[in-house]
Amino acid sequence: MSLESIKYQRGNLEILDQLLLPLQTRYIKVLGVEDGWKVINKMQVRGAPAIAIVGCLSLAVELLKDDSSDKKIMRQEIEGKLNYLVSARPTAVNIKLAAEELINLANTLSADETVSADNFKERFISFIENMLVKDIEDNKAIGNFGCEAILKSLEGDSQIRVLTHCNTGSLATAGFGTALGVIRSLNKSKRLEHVYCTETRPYNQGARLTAYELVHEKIPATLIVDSMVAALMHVRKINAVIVGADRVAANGDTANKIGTYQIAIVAKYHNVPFYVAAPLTSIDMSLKSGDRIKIEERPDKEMTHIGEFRIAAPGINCWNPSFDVTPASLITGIITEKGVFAPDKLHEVMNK
Ligand SMILES: CSC[C@H]1O[C@H](OP(=O)(O)O)[C@H](O)[C@@H]1O
Repeated sequence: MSLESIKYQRGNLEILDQLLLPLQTRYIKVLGVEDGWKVINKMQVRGAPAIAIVGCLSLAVELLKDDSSDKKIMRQEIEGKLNYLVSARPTAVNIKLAAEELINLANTLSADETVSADNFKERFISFIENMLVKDIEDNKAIGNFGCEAILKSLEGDSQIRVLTHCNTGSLATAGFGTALGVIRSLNKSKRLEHVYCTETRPYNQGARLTAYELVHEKIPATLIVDSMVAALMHVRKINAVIVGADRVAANGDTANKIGTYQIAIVAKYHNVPFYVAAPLTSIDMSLKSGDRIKIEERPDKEMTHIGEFRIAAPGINCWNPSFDVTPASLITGIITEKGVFAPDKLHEVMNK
């Protein structure tokens, strides 16, 4: 069982093919940005932070092989390749923000006459490599802040039960995870009684990936079908819902895996606190609210088939949005690496 979604040494990038999990563990070589675009678009690697990291590392691998000595040409090519990578999946903002940062860096290095072409490549590639390290550090901080906030909101030292949706763990990031990172931290605090994870139709990230991570780490967990959330909250005391995010708008509205919105509505009805766990790289302050977030629609086959096995009647129409938007009014707190914030206080964390 491998939980390492990304294997990288300078010049060599491999990703764990998550479409084959949990039954097969197979790594795929990524030789450049075309491979990077394909593995992201096919969801062989997925998860907002992992998409950004793999996309940028695929550029780093390609740039290392580029023996161009003209910085201006390198800068131009970098901008085109980053815009191409951003087009692989439109909803998660992390890769868009990373691309903007890298294009600014390329502009600065290109304009600085004291920087040679080799130095340009070295500094650019090192900047991308640091994304791997920083993502894991951020996730551990998210885990600690989230664990602290959830335990503080409970009386006494009772054990707690949480629910999560989709996959937000080591398989969606460079490691440790966001919402699943909070769950890992709660487990380490010895206060976690049980995790309920939804299967997360249509691509079953919960049943295939989150269940895989929880079983691997012997965290007590139960898999439920997406349509069981209301019934579960009716018969079991759930102390908190913790989900990830693909794009958080400036007002705290959050785009996340399809099904998140209805879980938030059910949680509100049952007075269950609803937390979004996300690094600052998932927050898009350029969007005033969630209704401006572009929602990716994916192929019908992801709904009509499981693998190659057809489960839906031939000829039926399908609607397959990969995400939905949960309004800030349904969100108790947004857990970031800088602390936990009410949705309407995000401007405070972005200026921290
Ligand atoms: C840690 S972000 C994970 C985020 O990404 C997932 O979407 P997908 O599997 O389509 O990449 C889902 O929305 C998760 O919350």
